[in-house]
Amino acid sequence: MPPPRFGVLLVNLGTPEAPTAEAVRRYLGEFLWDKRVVDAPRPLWWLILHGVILRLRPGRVAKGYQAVWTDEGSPLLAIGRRQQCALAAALEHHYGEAIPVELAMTYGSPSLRESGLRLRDAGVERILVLPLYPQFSRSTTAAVFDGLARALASCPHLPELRFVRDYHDHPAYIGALATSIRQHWEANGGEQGKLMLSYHGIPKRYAEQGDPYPRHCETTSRLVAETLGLADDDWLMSYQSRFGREEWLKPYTDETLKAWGREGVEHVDIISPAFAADCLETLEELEVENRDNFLGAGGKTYRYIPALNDRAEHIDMLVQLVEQHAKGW
Ligand SMILES: C=CC1=C(C)c2cc3[nH]c(cc4nc(cc5[nH]c(cc1n2)c(C)c5CCC(=O)O)C(CCC(=O)O)=C4C)c(C)c3C=C
Ligand SMILES: [Fe+2]
Ligand SMILES: [Fe+2]
Repeated sequence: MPPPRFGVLLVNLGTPEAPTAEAVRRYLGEFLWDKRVVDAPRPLWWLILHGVILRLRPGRVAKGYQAVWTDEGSPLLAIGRRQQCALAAALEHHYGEAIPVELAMTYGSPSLRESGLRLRDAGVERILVLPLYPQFSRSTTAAVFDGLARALASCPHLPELRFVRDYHDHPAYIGALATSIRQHWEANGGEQGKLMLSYHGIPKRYAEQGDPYPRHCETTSRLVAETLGLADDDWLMSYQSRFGREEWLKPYTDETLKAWGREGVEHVDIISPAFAADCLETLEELEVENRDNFLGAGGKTYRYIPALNDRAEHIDMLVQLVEQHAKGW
């Protein structure tokens, strides 16, 4: 058998192994210690992380995970596995030969090292690394790059590597988002009220230091709105999932929804384009918490539009990305 011409490493953030305080503590301990995520001076951050955050947060966050946990485990991992299988099947169809696809998590399991070794064992010598983050951020995409370098640090030889930095304006990504929104409208009684595009936030300081994330989010939003033919007043982009005390990118999703409820906005459809897969931040924070924020402030209907997950248009977009970045292999 000739070796595969290349392999694909899909990467997402990572998730706890169980919806328990102990597993969440292990997960947050690894994730929040990464300098790409929190850049506070190490000795001070160690004291805050271990002295306060990892004592108080895991119990509360574990309850959120319990509410969204599935028979197949954490949604982020379960959906990631479906994306992996669907992409492998679509690539085999596209290339007429098997292209190995592995899924890795920057934090926790399956690790970058473990999944990288699986590709090596399948005979792969060229790897296309595809972080499932449409918009670049140092806190996510660059963290994959660093994690990969660490995972390969002790290898005597390296595979040939290519790295997808972002796909925030890829026509197939924009098209997949627009199709998903249109189908949601068709299935739920049509377009009503406002469309909110809510992105995971980052500290404002990171953007001031050069992180292009907000620019990427703005471009994605504008292209989706143009594709759908929305007027300026029909939609808004905002940022969710704040962590810590410093200022994050604005406008904040929760505050905006409360203000809209008070100001008489009746209907909101909400989508989170930065998440390639539904996870705690969408299924709990958007589906539950922010629904309460809007309806509690006077809003009437609030509809969450799922992430692209393993929708056919999403898998087709990933095939196009792979095809484009693996040219010549
Ligand atoms: C400083 C802290 C954080 C930054 C910066 C950050 C950026 C960021 N995160 C995602 C995607 C995900 N984040 C998820 C959970 C999550 N994020 C943070 C903190 C920061 N994120 C925390 C502490 C948590 C865990 C939950 C909690 O304690 O509140 C997840 C979900 C994981 C899951 O298991 O479901 C994802 C996905 C992006 C895209 C991003 C910047 C662009
Ligand atoms: Fe996050
Ligand atoms: Fe959250």
